[in-house]
Amino acid sequence: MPMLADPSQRYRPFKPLPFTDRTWPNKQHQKAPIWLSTDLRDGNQSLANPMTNSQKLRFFSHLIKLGFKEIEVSYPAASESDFNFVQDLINNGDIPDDVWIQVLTPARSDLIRKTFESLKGAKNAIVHMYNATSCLFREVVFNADQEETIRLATTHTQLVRELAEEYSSKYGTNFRFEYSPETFSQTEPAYAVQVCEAVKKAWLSGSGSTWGDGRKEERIIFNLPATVEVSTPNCFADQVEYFSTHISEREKVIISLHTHNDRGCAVAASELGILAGADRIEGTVLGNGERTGNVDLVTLALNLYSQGIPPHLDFSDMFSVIDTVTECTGLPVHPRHPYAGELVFTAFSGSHQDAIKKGFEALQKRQAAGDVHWELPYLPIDPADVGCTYEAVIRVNSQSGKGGIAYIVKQAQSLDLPRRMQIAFYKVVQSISEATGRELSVQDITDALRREYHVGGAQFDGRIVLRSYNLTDSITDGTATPADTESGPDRQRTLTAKLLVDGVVRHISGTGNGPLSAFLNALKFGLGIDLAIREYSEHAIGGGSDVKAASYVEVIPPNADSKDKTQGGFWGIGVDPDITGSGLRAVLSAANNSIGKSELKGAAFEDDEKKLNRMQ
Ligand SMILES: CC(=O)SCCNC(=O)CCNC(=O)[C@H](O)C(C)(C)COP(=O)(O)OP(=O)(O)OC[C@H]1O[C@@H](n2cnc3c(N)ncnc32)[C@H](O)[C@@H]1OP(=O)(O)O
Ligand SMILES: CC(C)C(=O)C(=O)O
Ligand SMILES: [Mg+2]
Repeated sequence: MPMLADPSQRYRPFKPLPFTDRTWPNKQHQKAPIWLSTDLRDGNQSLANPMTNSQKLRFFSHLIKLGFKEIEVSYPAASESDFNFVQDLINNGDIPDDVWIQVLTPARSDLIRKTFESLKGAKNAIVHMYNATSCLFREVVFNADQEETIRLATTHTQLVRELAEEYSSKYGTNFRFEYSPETFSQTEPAYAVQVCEAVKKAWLSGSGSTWGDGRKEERIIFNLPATVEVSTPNCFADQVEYFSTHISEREKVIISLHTHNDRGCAVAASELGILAGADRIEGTVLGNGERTGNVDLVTLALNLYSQGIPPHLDFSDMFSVIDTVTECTGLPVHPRHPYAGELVFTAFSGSHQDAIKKGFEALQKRQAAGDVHWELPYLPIDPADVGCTYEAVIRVNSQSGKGGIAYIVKQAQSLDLPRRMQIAFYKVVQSISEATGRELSVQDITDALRREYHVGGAQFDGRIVLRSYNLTDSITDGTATPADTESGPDRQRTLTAKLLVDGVVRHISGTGNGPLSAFLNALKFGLGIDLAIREYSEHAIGGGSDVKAASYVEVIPPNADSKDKTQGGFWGIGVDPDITGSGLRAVLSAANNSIGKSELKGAAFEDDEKKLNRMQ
């Protein structure tokens, strides 16, 4: 082969059809097409290790479960096992009455006869015959001119017709006919129409039957393959619209598309092809097939779904789809595969996570107000619609931000951290993530939160633990009665708390105008821990009799500037069935973080439990 300075010059550009009357660009999808799965034929023929009979049966049953009504089950003339699979399906009663099986045959009489034999006893069958029509195939593969290629198609169509009539009267089978001008997208468009006109005429000229009279279930199917994808999807759409507007008796014809993904545009080509007039789509579930695959029906169907159009295929349990496809084909699913990949609903990066978290909060409010529509940053569909849990949505590594981490904490523990506390905890998680150099699991983050804020069990306790407390009211000036001061400025609260401090029981006591200030005073005078509250918030967790309170507090040393929030304080979390208890626990959690390893004030108020504890 002569060498060229620029090897790309060895390729010729695709010549678009000079078609100016196109209408497809102004159209929108209105309804789902008729779907045909060719997983068991085109998908199977492309596998290094074709499926076994039991794998095919498993796949077939799954296709039925997903809602397919037309399934290409085999190329029966290829081998005994392909032939037997069709017979087994029929004889074992595996085909529901409303499902049409389809079988492929080339335009060769011996193979057509064999194909019909495989259909003995079927209730509904589509016989699919193909021959390539492009100039390259005519010249290189068949050594046939245009006329001879048409003759190949029509004589074998007549044979299919004769056999269909014979088998129909012998076995009561309902037959339909599909013809594919293989390599359609590389065939001269006017010639492709000419071939199909001749095939239609041959099919409709059969003896005495009313087949093809326009009833939906009997219309001839012209399947237009992009056997090899050679153009941009708009050029393919033009070819489809040209065919759809030039074939005669359009009402007697179903136009089907069969796209391959050589340029990575099979989904786009099929979508535009539907706008251009196609009624039916052939493809495979998750896109297995020759070379780069057939068009992926999961993507096509869920693209429609995301536009509010019911696809009439049920992908609500995507995990079972993935299991079936991977176990039957032996091929993995790419983690970024649209709708099905392990990572497609997952955000690692901080700004995506932040937007998703805010999106969920906004969505909840809209839903509460009765708005059913899904609209959420970065997530085109609700992951739950394909059986994914929200746990997969946000995952944490060193690219993550506070929003994502706060989302996980909220999902896993129902704790809605205040914004500045999110920033503080983000730093904790970030340092773990950088130190380990790996993604952090929900468990990692939950444990980090428990360790950092001493919540969630004895193993996470800090140096000081609240055992019990008692709160009493008192009045400062002695003139008011308790009833006058229930919420007045004169009201004083005295708190006595029983604590475990470094394993030793202590009682401390303090007074303030509320439980938290009383507790802070008790900590100051009892243990020498002198702190002031800079930020406090709380919310309920759960409802009914199980409701709990969660409190968040930031404490600072008393001499710190309480307004200068750039000076980080110490955060704490408290969870308790009682709102006062959760506040006290939050203060203690923050106090634990503030003391580090420093020495605490003397052993005032020790009681007998001290001795007991020391003895243990
Ligand atoms: C685009 C597609 O996916 S088409 C489907 C392709 N799938 C398969 O091929 C899988 C199953 N195929 C097979 O098992 C085998 O090819 C068989 C059993 C069908 C035929 O095997 P063989 O008889 O050994 O022939 P082989 O596969 O070499 O076929 C090539 C012959 O068929 C002819 N041929 C190819 N396609 C067609 C067609 N659609 N219609 C008529 N003849 C055809 C070729 O011109 C060639 O003829 P020649 O021998 O006179 O040169
Ligand atoms: C047999 C035909 C429809 C085919 O698989 C193709 O052209 O890709
Ligand atoms: Mg194909």
